[in-house]
Amino acid sequence: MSYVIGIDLGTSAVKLLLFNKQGDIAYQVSKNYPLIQGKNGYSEQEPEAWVQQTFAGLRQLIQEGPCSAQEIEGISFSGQMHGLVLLDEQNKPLRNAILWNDTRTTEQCRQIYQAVGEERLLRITKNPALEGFTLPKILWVKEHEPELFQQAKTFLLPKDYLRYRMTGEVAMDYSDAAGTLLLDMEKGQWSDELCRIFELNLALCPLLVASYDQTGTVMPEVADETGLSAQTKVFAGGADNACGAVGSGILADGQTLCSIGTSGVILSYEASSDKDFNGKVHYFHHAAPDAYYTMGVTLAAGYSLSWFKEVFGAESSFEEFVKDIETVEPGSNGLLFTPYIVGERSPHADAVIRGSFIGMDSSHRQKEFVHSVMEGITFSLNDSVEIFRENGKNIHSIVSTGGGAKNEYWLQMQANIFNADIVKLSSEQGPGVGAAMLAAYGCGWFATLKDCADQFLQVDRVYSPQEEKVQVYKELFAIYQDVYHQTNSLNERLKAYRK
Ligand SMILES: Nc1ncnc2c1ncn2[C@@H]1O[C@H](COP(=O)(O)OP(=O)(O)O)[C@@H](O)[C@H]1O
Ligand SMILES: O=C(CO)[C@@H](O)[C@H](O)COP(=O)(O)O
Repeated sequence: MSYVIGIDLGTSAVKLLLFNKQGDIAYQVSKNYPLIQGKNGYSEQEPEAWVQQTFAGLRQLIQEGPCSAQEIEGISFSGQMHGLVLLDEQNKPLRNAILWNDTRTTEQCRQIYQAVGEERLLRITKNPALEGFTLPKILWVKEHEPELFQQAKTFLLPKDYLRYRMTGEVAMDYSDAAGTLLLDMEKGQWSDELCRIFELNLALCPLLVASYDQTGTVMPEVADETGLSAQTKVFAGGADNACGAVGSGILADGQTLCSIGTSGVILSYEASSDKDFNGKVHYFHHAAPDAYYTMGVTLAAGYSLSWFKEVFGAESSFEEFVKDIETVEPGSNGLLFTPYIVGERSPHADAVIRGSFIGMDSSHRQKEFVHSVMEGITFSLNDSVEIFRENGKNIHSIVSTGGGAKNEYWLQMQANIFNADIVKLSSEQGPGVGAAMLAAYGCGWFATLKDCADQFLQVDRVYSPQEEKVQVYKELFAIYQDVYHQTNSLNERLKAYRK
């Protein structure tokens, strides 16, 4: 029997999925690592923690899984996007990785607009300068840690560093490179113009490869440490949202994805890179051949719920914590939450805004709070659904994945707020499934990724909108949209008091 492994290097954990040729998940394991939040707005991780936890997961998979190491033909990756891993001459990380949800770079974003101009930046990269993207992080290190920056030989994104540690080969795939703000999207190459403007050596940018390209095999020392075979082929993999799209079958025009992980995204397939959304949504390379995708991002989606649970219900399991919400009506008995707890990206690119509970009442109990957090997250994602609809997309059906898709009640809430059918697949782990599919396709098991999707993906259930609730949510969404405008100046004034 032949197998492939998909490794999803998420923000909260690394998740490993072992698939057989029939597309069944034969074994899965997940290992957590912490976020390092030294200051307000900072978000870092230790690259070594990703490597050690992945190796621990691989050891467990080899020891407890159903196959021998020799039967594993290929491995590929999905990774949290935009995180900066700076490497020295010996390819050793020079500092902790600065992650996608770190918002320290507002000043660098301003400098990028000033130096390049908004229109030119959009023309080259198809994206605006946002705090989370990689180029502002590079400029932050250059400005604030110049001695360290001088030692930098190259930069990678999180999953590329992990892959380098498994193969010894340094490379980055197009879907992740698109999120750096250094890629010329139409030319499909690093922008020498941007490198010149910011006095960055073009050699800092790694070799570009396709997501399904082979980038070596498992190194013998890694094989010894994990139990893998040194013959196993390693494929580049892609950005978690690109892999999530592959692993949810978003492989043709008109298909839409909702993912609620730490962040949340609404993503739409694009056949070309020449549409104009005026920077309102991100526009990136897909992990599938010759394709792109657009997406809106909620910075703290699942993270808003896990933050709330950590503060108010750390001792209970997730299932226990959310179990009473089914008795709460739309509107959470007059309680409204905005999930801006680490700032926001879509539709308000704003690192200063913070979350609110509006309408707190002495009758409210934990269940109303949890319910309103889930509603607020979903309203925020609906902002992105609305941008797509305003730009002429017909959205009648959305595949929903990520940790948030584990809860059936939340899936029904998504159907009612998005006013669209919500499709739940048999695995909610879209990015990991997509990574495994890239390995399967790379190994030549299927002629196309679409053929692989037909074999690997099954619809578990469809949740249809409930008309009465759809109407109530339309009214509530209008109130939700007002909260940003009513609270942004208050947050500007509160900013001085943040640590
Ligand atoms: N049983 C559950 N019900 C609802 N949401 C859940 C449940 N379990 C986890 N989650 C949500 O899923 C999120 C993690 O999703 P995941 O896709 O694993 O994230 P990441 O890829 O960013 O590490 C958590 O932040 C949490 O909000
Ligand atoms: O920044 C983005 C997308 O632009 C995030 O979606 C990250 O890619 C992190 O993903 P998760 O850990 O939430 O899956």
